[in-house]
Order: sequence, then C-alpha cells, then structure tokens
Amino acid sequence: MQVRLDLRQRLDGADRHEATIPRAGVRPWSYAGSTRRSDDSRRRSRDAGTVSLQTSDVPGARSAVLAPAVRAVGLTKLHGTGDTAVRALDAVDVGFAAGRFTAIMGPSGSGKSTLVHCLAGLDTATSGRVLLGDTDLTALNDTELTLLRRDRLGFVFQAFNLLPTLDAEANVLLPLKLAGRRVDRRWFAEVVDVLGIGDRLRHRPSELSGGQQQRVAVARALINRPEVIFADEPTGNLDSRSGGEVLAILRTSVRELGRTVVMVTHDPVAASSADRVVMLADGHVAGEIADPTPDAVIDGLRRLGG
Ligand SMILES: Nc1ncnc2c1ncn2[C@@H]1O[C@H](COP(=O)(O)OP(=O)(O)OP(=O)(O)O)[C@@H](O)[C@H]1O
Repeated sequence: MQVRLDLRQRLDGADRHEATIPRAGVRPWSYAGSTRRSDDSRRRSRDAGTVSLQTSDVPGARSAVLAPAVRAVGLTKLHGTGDTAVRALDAVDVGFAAGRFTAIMGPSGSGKSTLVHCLAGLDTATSGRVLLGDTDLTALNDTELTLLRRDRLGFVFQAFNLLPTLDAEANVLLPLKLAGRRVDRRWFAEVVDVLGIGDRLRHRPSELSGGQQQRVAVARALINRPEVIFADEPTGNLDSRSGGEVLAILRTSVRELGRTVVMVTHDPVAASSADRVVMLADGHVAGEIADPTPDAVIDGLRRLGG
C-alpha cells in the first residue's frame, strides 16, 4: 500500500501538468451521464468529460485545464491514391487528456482504427499533425517512431500478442529487455499486484485463460510507464466476465497508476467504462459523451447510424 501511495505522489508531481488546450474540434452533440452514477463517478465526469474537445463554434466554450497526452491537429489520412483513395480521416482535431480513460466509437469504417494507428505512430498521416506531449510524430522518421513507440507508448490488442515460449513474467518484462533497460522491481511489483497476476508469473500463455492473458498484456503495456496506452478492442476475444475484469483493470491503470488510456471498442458497455467517449463518423469527430452510460452510447451510435 505504501508503494502505491508513493507512486501516486510521484505521478501527481511529475507526470501531470496543467495547461490550456488550444481550441480544437466540434461537439455537435453531447451527453451528461445518468443520475444513477456515484458521486465519484460524477466527479470523474466533471473532471474528464469537458477536458479535451473544445467547441470552436459554440459561443462561450470554456478552455480546458488539463493538457492532452496525445492529440490530433487537422489530421487527414487517405488510404490509397488517385481515384480509389479513401479519405479515412478528414481534418480531425481531437485531444486525449492525460490521466483519463477515453473510448473511441463509431460505425464500421468511420476511421477509429486509422485514428488510433496514426495517434500511436503505427501509420503515417497524409496531412496534419499528431502530438504526443510536445513531440510531433509526423516529423519523425521510422527509426525515431519505433523508439518512441517502444519508450513512450503501450499497446493492448484484441489478440493478446504474447510470446508463447515465454512465461508471464518474461512477457511483461519484454519491452524493458528489448530496450536494454533495468527492471524497476518496485514498479513491477505494483503492476503485478494491481493486475492480480502474482500467482501466474511462471505460467506460459497457453496455461492462462483469455482474461489472464489479457492482464499480462496490460501489465506488459504498463511496464515502461507509457505516456499513453492504446487499446484496440481489448475485450473483443473475451467472454463478458473476463472482458469486464480487463476493463476494470484499464480503469485501475488510469485511477491508481495515473496512466492515460485510449481504447477503440464496438461495445457500448465497454465504452461506458471510460471517462469519455469520442464518436467518429465518416472520418470526422461527430460528438462526445461525458460520463457515458451504455444507454447514452447506444443512443449516440443510433444517431450516427452505427
Ligand atoms: N489499408 C487500407 N486501404 C484502403 N482503405 C482502407 C485501409 N484501411 C482502412 N481503409 C478504409 O478507411 C476507412 C476507415 O477504416 P477504419 O478501419 O479506420 O475504420 P473503423 O472505424 O476502424 O472500422 P471497423 O469498425 O470496421 O474496424 C474505411 O472506409 C476503410 O475501408
């Protein structure tokens, strides 16, 4: 417990900083959450829901107070060239606040994966910028992007992507090994404790349930203390109970470990675990939901025809 308190203090001091977000994006519609939610949840909503999307066309829109960990500025992405090119993202402006859990939703083909891949430096922008903190990813070469992904980002995929020949501990520590970095045993113990995989560290992936494998994958994503964790359909291969556990862990990563999570999902229940839902449609940000409930998310998708 002492470890966790120390950690939080460190995160509060070092990882979080106050700033004003430039005006960006539009919010054609938005929701407040249900009144059934707890005080804590409402507090999260107040803190999180108004953070990163600013209404450039709504008079009196407030400035946000938390800096985005990552943001897209005028981000456009064309897949292919010439007559067959597909405009997957069209001048998208959106920010994802540090220390918050954001879900990205939208109809199939709306650009969710393309957005996350560009934000994570896995795909290049056609025009516009992607900023991780102060670093412009669009100005980096392939080697620099590889190092940035290794050192500053974490990833959780639908297919857990664990190495089958390594046990759980070796999988978790792999990013540090690849980077030639020393293992911070205190942080490792903290992550293992929060994720509840302490008694599974000597098991190989084939000896773990899907939910346990995804916990190991989340631990691997956390081990570098990444600035942002990108999760692409992290519950897509899990039954609802295991999926719920993984979502709870992602929430814990944000609330107790101070991380920033950006998650693509098709599941309104999964999205309702987040502090905020950003809705995409046809390569645009079509709206957002603060303090989302499954019903509000379903309604939002219905409005978008998703
Ligand atoms: N490599 C590619 N080449 C050509 N078109 C692509 C490519 N990748 C994506 N697209 C197109 O770009 C658009 C956005 O795709 P994207 O995968 O980002 O959407 P999505 O919202 O993640 O969809 P889904 O929910 O079905 O996964 C779609 O029209 C898609 O067909």
